[in-house]
Amino acid sequence: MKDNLARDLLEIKAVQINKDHYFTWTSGIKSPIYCDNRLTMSHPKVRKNITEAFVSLVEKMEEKPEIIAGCATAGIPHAAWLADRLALPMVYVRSKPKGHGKGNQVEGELPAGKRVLVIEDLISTGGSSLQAAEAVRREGGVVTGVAAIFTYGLEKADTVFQEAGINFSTITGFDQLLEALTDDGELNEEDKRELLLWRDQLD
Ligand SMILES: O=P(O)(O)OC[C@H]1O[C@H](OP(=O)(O)OP(=O)(O)O)[C@H](O)[C@@H]1O
Ligand SMILES: O=C(O)c1cc(=O)[nH]c(=O)[nH]1
Repeated sequence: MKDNLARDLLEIKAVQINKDHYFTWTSGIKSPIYCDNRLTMSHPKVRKNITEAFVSLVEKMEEKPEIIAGCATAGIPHAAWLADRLALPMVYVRSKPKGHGKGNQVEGELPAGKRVLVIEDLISTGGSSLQAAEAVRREGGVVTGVAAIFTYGLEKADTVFQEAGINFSTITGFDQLLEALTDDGELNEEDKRELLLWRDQLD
């Protein structure tokens, strides 16, 4: 499943590598790689594979969610498809409280004490999904976990979730992507080693 999804991301050209012009991530990290999971919205078969992979993750979870929460913005559509597939209620979580109207950070109904699974598209440092999980907790929700399509596998992310007492699970990630690219001859062993070293020095 992990390898298949990495291949799906490559097929829809969600992944760009540019060693000459680095991308800036939301955390400020400069990166030679960018994975645009937003493109999955435009590919019904791929987004269905993602929904089914999330369903498999949920099936393995001891604590079953009662509400699915999408992280704004890229997590929202996947949360909606998963909530629909599981016939569960859904909310979404803004990156910060709305500056007008009701001033909500969490939109939708979130009764206190309900078990909530937070859905994110991608985890780099884990900062965005942790913020969303904390907002859910402030509203009285019980966060049963964070699940994402893709992780860069940074130790930093493991640490922040561990410290917050949150389980996180992912469908695919950087290692699977590099394997697929090497198998396809798009990267040679030296490029792969360089990218792994680059990732590892981020921690
Ligand atoms: O683990 P982190 O270091 O927080 O990085 C991952 C976050 O960055 C991206 O969002 P972005 O801020 O680009 O916003 P978007 O979802 O609205 O596109 C991505 O969709 C995650 O939410
Ligand atoms: O960390 C990020 O901001 C980030 C990295 C990435 O590869 N893709 C993305 O959408 N965001």
